[in-house]
Amino acid sequence: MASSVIECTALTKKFGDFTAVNSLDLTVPQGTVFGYLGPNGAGKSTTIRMVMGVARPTGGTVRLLGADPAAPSSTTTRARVGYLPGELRLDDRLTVAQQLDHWAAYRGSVDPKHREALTERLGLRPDRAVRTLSTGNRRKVGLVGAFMSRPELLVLDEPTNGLDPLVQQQFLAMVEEARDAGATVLLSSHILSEVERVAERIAVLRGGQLVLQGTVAEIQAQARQQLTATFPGPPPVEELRALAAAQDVTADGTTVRLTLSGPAHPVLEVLARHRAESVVAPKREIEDIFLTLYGDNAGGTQHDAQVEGEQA
Ligand SMILES: Nc1ncnc2c1ncn2[C@@H]1O[C@H](COP(=O)(O)OP(=O)(O)OP(=O)(O)O)[C@@H](O)[C@H]1O
Repeated sequence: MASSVIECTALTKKFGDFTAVNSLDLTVPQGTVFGYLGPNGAGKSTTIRMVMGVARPTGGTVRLLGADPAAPSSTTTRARVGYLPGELRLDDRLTVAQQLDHWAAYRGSVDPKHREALTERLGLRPDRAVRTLSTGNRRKVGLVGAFMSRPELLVLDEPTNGLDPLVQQQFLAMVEEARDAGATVLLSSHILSEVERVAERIAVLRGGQLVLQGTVAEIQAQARQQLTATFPGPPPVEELRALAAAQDVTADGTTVRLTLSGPAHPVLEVLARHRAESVVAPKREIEDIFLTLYGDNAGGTQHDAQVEGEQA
């Protein structure tokens, strides 16, 4: 079994009476892209801050690369972990290149060619003053900073916040390349579609507690897929109803609708035999599962909801 790179056991963070993270058990296996999802205010950033040793748990334990992230000796992990905080602090007196130099000195080994390639790829000008950068460009500086040392672990808190769709695609490609090179990636987001393409495992946090955890394939298998087919004549309704894989079969004229449950081939065989003229099966929406899980007031505060509204 692959060893775990991040291991949280009964991890808890209270702010006064308020429990932001509630007895969290979370394991990020080596070499995985792990999507950490949840609505605004669910406790994702608080978890990540504890994982990185910048916030102290009030209960439970966290191990990062086998060590206590808050222990002084763990400074050696700096070189091994690329971290993009949710609230990135840049030094407004510096240029982009100087900011990256500063982080490189702190982190230790950095591959200058890789850093240059990343800067160019994300369309960042190294000579630009940090203080003149837009929110999205500031985020890009943080991304170059996290990736530039080719770390074995990337911890990225809402990395795509404020990035335009093209840059988001670049970012996802960067994650895929890091994964292909053997890195482990923890990626937080409140939007499933951002992480679905790259994440192999997903955990969903709500109100400080995990409500779902598994591989994307496992979660997709829980999602029910709709299928609509049209035929040259009356649809084979009874034949489809007899199949365990076809549920909720309804017909309207020459069109039949059903919900697929399990493997598609028995259903497709019937459709083909009856010479279906068209078959439409929209992408299996794991988003639906998420929206149900997020639900109303799913752990977000009113303040959080407003902030999200402003960003949208
Ligand atoms: N220092 C703090 N003092 C008091 N409450 C806090 C503090 N930090 C976080 N919280 C609260 O803990 C909860 C979880 O916050 P956190 O930032 O971890 O959520 P999140 O899932 O990362 O959300 P977002 O996507 O909005 O960043 C929120 O209700 C937040 O207001």
